[in-house]
Amino acid sequence: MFALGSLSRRLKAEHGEWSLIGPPSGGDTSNLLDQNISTPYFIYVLAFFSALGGFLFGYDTGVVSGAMLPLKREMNLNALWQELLVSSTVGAAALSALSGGYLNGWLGRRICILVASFIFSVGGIVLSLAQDKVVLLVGRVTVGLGIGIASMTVPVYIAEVSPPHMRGQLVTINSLFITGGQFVASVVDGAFSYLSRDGWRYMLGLSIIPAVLQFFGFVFLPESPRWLLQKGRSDEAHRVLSQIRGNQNIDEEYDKIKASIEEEKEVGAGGVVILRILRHGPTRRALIVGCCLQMFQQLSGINTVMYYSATILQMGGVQDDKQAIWLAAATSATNFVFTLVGVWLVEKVGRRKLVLGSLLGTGLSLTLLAVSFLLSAQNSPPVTFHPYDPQNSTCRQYGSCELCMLDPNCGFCYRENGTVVFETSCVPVNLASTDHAAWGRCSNSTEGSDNLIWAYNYCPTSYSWVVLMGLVLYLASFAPGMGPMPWTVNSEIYPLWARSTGNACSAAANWIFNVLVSLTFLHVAQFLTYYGAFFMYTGLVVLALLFVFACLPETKGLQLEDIENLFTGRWDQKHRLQQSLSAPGHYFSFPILSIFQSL
Ligand SMILES: O[C@H]1[C@H](O)[C@@H](O)[C@H](O)[C@@H](O)[C@H]1O
Repeated sequence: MFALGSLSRRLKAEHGEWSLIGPPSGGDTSNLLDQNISTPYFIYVLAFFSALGGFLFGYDTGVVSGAMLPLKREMNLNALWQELLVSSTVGAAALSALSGGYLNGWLGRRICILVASFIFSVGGIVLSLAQDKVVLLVGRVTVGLGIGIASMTVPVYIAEVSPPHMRGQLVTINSLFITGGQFVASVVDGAFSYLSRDGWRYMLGLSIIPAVLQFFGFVFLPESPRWLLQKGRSDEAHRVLSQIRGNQNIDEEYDKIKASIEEEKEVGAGGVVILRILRHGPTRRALIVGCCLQMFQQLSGINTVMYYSATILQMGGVQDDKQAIWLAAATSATNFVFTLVGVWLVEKVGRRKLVLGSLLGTGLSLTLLAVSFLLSAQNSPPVTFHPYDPQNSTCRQYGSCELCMLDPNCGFCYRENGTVVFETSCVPVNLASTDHAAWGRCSNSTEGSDNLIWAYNYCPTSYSWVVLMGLVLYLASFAPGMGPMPWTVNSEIYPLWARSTGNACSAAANWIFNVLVSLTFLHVAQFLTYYGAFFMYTGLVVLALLFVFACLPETKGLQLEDIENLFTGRWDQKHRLQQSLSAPGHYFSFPILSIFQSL
């Protein structure tokens, strides 16, 4: 308490208050948004320690792909165990995000963040000390439980402590920490991949450091004043609000929160919260918007790009394992850098335009990826060499690399001279390790010897640069908008009584679709081919675009207590005018909304 309290006091004494340059455009014009609003540094301290939860979310989901390479070798993991170690975390996150809603309302945001960082630390210790795969699985499920709680609590906490004019930016910083965590994880993976033994212990265990840091930080940080007020702890709420707003007058903000809690008691009291949300029109519509945004975020294919970037790049012609790890690091660096653009833009252009622009770019770059895969498929090298197949496998029947590569039991074995591919065959993969063929010349060759190459899950192609360009464009479009905005918008659109449950449901939707998309990607690719899969994602992005265009209101600059009104029909002329001026294309202007409003 003393350490952070005195830190914030010292910062204030040394630097005075931090002033925004100019007023935020549009939105509520109450005093809360007046020009020259000053922001005490303490809010940054709060945002930083909270967003460590986002960092851990990103680190623990990102680190596993690189850790899997040494783990596979040292623990002799078959495909099922690899799959289990990757998806158990995401599955556990879905479950704990759901239960996190109840914990959030009952114990408060602060205690939930403390619980999450404690769980992260325990998970990190278990993983770094694991002696067998079952313990590894326990560790992965443990960190998943932490991720789920953190993913739904942190944005809510940041939104509730932030002043309205910079709430979007501060919540988006949490998403920046997610992609930052993924980037750091990929660099750590790259660095420790050179160790001949136990590299994975460092990769998986290093998350203990931010987890412990967050835990001790939150021992000293305050609870959300909105949650305190809801629990009737008014004095404490008043004290915390004035502490986090520095020397500003908080009376208006405090009274508004209090009044809205009183008002909410009518709709928000009694019975199971999710049923009350569903029965009450405005919260039901907010929940639909929140869950669909999270669903569409995952259906845009971000995690196929993140998890399979190495494979996608291999398809684009990159063959070396280490090179693939570092290129995957470059992918997550791109995701991180472009999330920064989102942090910068969110309070300038608002959430709605950012999401629409992002979806447009994402759709175009997915089309580019699909077309480059289509071109690679059409120019796929034919099979020219047919060795005797002792297993009489299905691989014999394929006439081109494309068809051979799409069968998970087969791989493409060939010689290369410069850009010329020759003596090509399609042979069964070694079931114990996909790095080799089951028999024949590609079964024991070291990579590249005799110009002999074993391509599993990809084909040699001369369209690598188009694939690479598609990938970079995809991330540059996705990362500023569709990456962070679903988290940001969800932290804002529910009234206090529905906030924990609303965020729990939408975060769970995110995790469930995350598992679904990443587990099905290879099967979808097998069924529809790679270009088919990317055309399918393009179609889903078009649906997302229509949905967002019709249903997502602009929340920029409004106080949390005012946002529920965006989902009711009760919106007086003045606010309507302000909204349509500040956010042309606001959903009230569209006829399609009348359908949505009757939902
Ligand atoms: O917002 C995040 C971010 O975009 C990550 O890169 C992605 O892996 C997550 O699934 C998503 O929720």
